Amino acid sequence: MSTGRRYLDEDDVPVRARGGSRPRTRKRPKHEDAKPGFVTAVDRGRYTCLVEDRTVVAMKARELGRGSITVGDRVRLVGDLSGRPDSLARVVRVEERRSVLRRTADDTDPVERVIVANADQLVIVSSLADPPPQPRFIDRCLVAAYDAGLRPLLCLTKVDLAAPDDVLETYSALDLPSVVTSRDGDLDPLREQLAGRVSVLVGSSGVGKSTLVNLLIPEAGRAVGDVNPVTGRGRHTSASAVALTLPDGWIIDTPGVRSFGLAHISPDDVVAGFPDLDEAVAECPPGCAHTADVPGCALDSGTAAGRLDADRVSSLRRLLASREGADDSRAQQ
Ligand SMILES: Nc1nc2c(ncn2[C@@H]2O[C@H](COP(=O)(O)OP(=O)(O)OP(=O)(O)O)[C@@H](O)[C@H]2O)c(=O)[nH]1
Ligand SMILES: [Zn+2]
Repeated sequence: MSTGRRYLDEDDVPVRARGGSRPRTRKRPKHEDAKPGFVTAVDRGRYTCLVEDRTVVAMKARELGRGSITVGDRVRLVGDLSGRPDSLARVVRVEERRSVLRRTADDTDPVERVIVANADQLVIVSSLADPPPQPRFIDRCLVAAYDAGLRPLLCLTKVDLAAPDDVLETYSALDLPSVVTSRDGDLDPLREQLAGRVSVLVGSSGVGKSTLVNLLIPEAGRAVGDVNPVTGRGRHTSASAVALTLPDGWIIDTPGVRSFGLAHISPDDVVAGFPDLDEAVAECPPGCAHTADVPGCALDSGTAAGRLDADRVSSLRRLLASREGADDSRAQQ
């Protein structure tokens, strides 16, 4: 994705001097007074930003062009920064992003969407029961996390309903940080993992993500169950991400994001999301696609020799196959 436009500063745009007989270009005065802000929500061209301790709504300065501004962006703002109702500030600059979490709508859709900027961590929320654990969903999220350079954290919920041992065993070779939670249990281990980080939460429906967010940030009032009693609307009417402040750090909830299409991720980077298999494929014939029908693929010999976990190999192969459009598994498994 081209990033050139994103960092365009309003100040960089030459304008014609008014009046005088010889029009020439000059630079506008620098927005030296532009204040730093953090984008917490985006809704139809309006950017909600935290500026100092005020919530300020802003529009994008026209000179920024079509470059995107997304939740998690660090920006500079000018104009009315009072945060009063109906006031509107202007975003005049978007700072360079430390990380970009993207997705494609499904595995064969090449259109990328940036979901969140500047996140440090992807919290993969999966329940131990009701609904049962979804290793394929977890694997898919791991690929997205490694690709975006985010630290993955596996958060296994509803431990009151089932033990985590099997799921943890599956990932034991990965050095994957994990926490186990229940709505009535101690959330301090999770809080410790969130401290000082910008964490994106992702999970499929019903795993207890909203319940967690509400326990961590009671003021957030994320809807649990079918219909929000305040608005009367169903859940997930908004697909956009929103940043919620922790005592030390941020949680970015992504209600509309059920999973990640991987069309923008190369097969090699998909394999890199499986660190326990990554080494084995070095033995593959050149250009190996690592799918089940490729003769000589080291995933087969490794599995046969008992060096590789057959479930992990089949999970990787399903992801690779779905990228090719070879089966109908979609982003939302
Ligand atoms: N037994 C048990 N049930 C839980 C726990 N956490 C959440 N639940 C229940 O699981 C259901 C789904 O919880 P939500 O928090 O709405 O799940 P969600 O992941 O936000 O789901 P969506 O709203 O569809 O995104 C609700 O009925 C919760 O009461 C838990 O730790 N233990
Ligand atoms: Zn191979």
